Amino acid sequence: MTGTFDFNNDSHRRYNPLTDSWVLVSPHRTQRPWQGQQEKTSAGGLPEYDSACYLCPGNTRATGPVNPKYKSTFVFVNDYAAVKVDQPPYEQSGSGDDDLKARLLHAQGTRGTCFVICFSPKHNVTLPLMSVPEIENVLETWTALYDKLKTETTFRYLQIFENKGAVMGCSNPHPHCQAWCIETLPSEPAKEFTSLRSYNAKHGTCLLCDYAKVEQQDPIRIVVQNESFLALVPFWAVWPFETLILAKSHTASLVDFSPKQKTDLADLIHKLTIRYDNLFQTSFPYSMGLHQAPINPVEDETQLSHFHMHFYPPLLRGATVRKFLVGFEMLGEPQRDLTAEQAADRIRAVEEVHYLLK
Ligand SMILES: O=C1CCN([C@@H]2O[C@H](COP(=O)(O)O)[C@@H](O)[C@H]2O)C(=O)N1
Ligand SMILES: [Zn+2]
Repeated sequence: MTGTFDFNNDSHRRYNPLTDSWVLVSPHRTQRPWQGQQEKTSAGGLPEYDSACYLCPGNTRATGPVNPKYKSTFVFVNDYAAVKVDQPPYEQSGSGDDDLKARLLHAQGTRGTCFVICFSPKHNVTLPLMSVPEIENVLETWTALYDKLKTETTFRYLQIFENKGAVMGCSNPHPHCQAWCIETLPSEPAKEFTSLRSYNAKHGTCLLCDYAKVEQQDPIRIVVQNESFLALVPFWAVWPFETLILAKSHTASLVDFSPKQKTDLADLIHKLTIRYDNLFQTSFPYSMGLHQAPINPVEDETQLSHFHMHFYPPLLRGATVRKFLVGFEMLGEPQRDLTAEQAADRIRAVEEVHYLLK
């Protein structure tokens, strides 16, 4: 076969150096027909207060506690936490000793605390429909929780994440996120630290600092940026419209941000989520999360940490067609049709004013 390889037409794989994994890219098949599942779009028209909502101010939650009549953000310990704060310790060595059971069946007890963080007393807003100062207030709440846990607990890691939209399993439309504080380092951050550490050992620099430089040299995947942060579709993105918010400077965690960086992060989250909603004129579902220094870091983890946020949105072609990571993607490796560059073009092309506020 002659001719030159075409990233927009020839099948290829892309390597994710953060997680040491590959994604298969099939740009030639973006026009294939879809007769599969259609997602229901969010009906919209929610009330500003819902007397049946477990998260609304003044309401009684499922297990009895009564929410205060909060006026801004509200943090409470999850009534159905995924980890227990107090239980007997358990560590079964996964060592290679000659006991096959010990070698192969490795488990460890893990304790922790889960928090729910309401972004606003209003039941019917989302981050793109809040103001930048209100989002800054959410960042302040995240920072205060991180700082409090850093000083008060010996637990290792705090994972702040938001599941937005029913299609992401979000159990309640009231604007909120979760924060799980656990005594072990979860697999995803652990994978990233392994990659950050080996890259730093090999090159003497930070992988994410270098990646931010590469993307700024040829901004075909950057969707929006400001003085302190970049929002881009990573070269190795898996989800169709997956994005990464990356600090332009090597900053380890929320508590290390200057006031300017905090304002800029709120600004960029606002700009990115407005564009997301404008993409298909719907409240754009996603799971997003912060990756930053552990609250109780060991060894070189603080120096290796470079604050970033991952947005994993499921929608593929419009408000009702989602991508499924199934089949070859479970047994082989993730696969995408739309390239990262085409997705970035689409996100850049939408208006910056939210479609509901025009
Ligand atoms: O009364 C309640 C309802 C929901 N929750 C908690 O709120 C969380 C809602 O988060 P998700 O929408 O991401 O599922 C969920 O983890 C659920 O356990 C309470 O803690 N108390
Ligand atoms: Zn509510």
